Amino acid sequence: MKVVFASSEIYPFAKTGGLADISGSLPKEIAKKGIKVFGFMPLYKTVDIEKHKIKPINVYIDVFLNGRTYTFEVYKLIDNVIFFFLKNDELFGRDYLYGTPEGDYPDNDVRFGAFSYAVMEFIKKEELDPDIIHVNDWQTSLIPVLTYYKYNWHHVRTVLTIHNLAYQGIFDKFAIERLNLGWDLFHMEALEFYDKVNFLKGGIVFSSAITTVSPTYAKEILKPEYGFGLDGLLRKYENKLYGIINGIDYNVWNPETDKYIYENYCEYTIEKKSINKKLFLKETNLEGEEKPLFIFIGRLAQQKGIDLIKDSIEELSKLPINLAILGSGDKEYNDFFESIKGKYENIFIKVGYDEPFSRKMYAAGDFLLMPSLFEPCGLNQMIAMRYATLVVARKTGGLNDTVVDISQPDGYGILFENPNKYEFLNAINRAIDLYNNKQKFLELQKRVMGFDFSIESTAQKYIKLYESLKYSREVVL
Ligand SMILES: Nc1ncnc2c1ncn2[C@@H]1O[C@H](COP(=O)(O)OP(=O)(O)O[C@H]2O[C@H](CO)[C@@H](O)[C@H](O)[C@H]2O)[C@@H](O)[C@H]1O
Repeated sequence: MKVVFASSEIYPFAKTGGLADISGSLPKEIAKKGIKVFGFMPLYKTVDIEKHKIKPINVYIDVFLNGRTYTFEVYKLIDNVIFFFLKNDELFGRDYLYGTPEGDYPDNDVRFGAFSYAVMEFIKKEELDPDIIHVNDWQTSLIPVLTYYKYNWHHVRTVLTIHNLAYQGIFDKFAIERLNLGWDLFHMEALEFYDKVNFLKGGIVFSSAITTVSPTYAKEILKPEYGFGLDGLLRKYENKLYGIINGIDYNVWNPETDKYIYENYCEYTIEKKSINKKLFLKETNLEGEEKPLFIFIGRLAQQKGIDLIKDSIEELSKLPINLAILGSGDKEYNDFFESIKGKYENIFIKVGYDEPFSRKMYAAGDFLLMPSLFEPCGLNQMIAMRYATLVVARKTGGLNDTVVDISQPDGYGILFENPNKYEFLNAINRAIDLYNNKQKFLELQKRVMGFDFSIESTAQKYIKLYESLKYSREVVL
């Protein structure tokens, strides 16, 4: 079987969030099972081609759209997956992937539309002849539309994975003309969305199967509260929608070998985790090793429940805890956290994106906070548990599928139901109580470290899905 896997970000080449992690680990894991996988990504200016040994292969792809020609130069990296990077500096030679902190690049439709066409043209030119084309989120959602409607490759099955329904790629209706799509696609059953063009909607309609990244989120997005205007459409296509939980790469996230943390440890040397805490507190000028250390790592976006943290900051500053926050994102939140930096003795804040530092936090923390309003899957909680950091999270999406509250038999985390300040602070107080029960806390730390949230079982499920689609069998996951 041959699979083309297209994504706008793939770890370690380019990353703004969890999409990159999965796009890095899933194709590799699928390839390990003997499937030929070709990965595709735009070659951004920020990709370090020297470091990753990405080389040009002297192949050029011309794409005609927006009234002109865009030429992509193809670069390649051979791993167990063959990665192709498509380079067009006018479109992708910019400082950011999707936009500046002030907002999205206005020509994102042309950027990712041209990339999608370039992937199709390359597949054709090089006769890759895939059985499956697997795309991710709105940026590559035009590919199933092109596969079915423009290129008429009806023998090729397409899979769209929705990592986050909040981002849909919505543009003015003349994107239809800019992208040579044809006005016959501009209707309610195809790309039209309130008189605009919606890329993700195109992917949902035209793909052979849709997956989202946890079973709970697959159910939630059928409801208006979580559907971002697409719940009706998703209900229509419910029979091709599957929830497959993400996993993490246990080689990338491993406290035993992680070279960025202060001191390596494993289940049997868990006491060394406290060295990480001690040195982290020292580095961040936080005091009180005996107090539980809560960490938050993530994009500063409404989705992540940042308002709960923001609105509770005074209360948090008075609790017998330390709190470390690392994140960057929407300007409003960046500005807020910058403005309170150093204001509270027990709260450390770093606004920015810093993977090595995030690793130190996972290793040092006692509890990870994830008060998300919605969470398609969430990787942080899996990483945290791998580093023996217990999770305090809102009961939603993938958090509901990976964390069991301590009030349940065999529970190992803390969940709260409603996203309000009262329930959030109550959850933190329950965590403090748990922390003070030293024996139970240690027992749970050891337990969560041993869990298997690896990408391997995720890959097995995707392979089953690919096979069912290829042989047009009923999908049983
Ligand atoms: N400032 C910072 N510095 C360093 N590292 C940072 C960071 N901010 C975030 N990260 C890292 O980025 C990743 C975040 O992954 P998530 O899956 O939790 O979130 P995201 O919302 O981006 O992904 C979306 O896609 C994924 C993948 O499907 C879903 O799990 C998720 O629910 C969905 O919202 C983690 O590896 C985290 O450590």
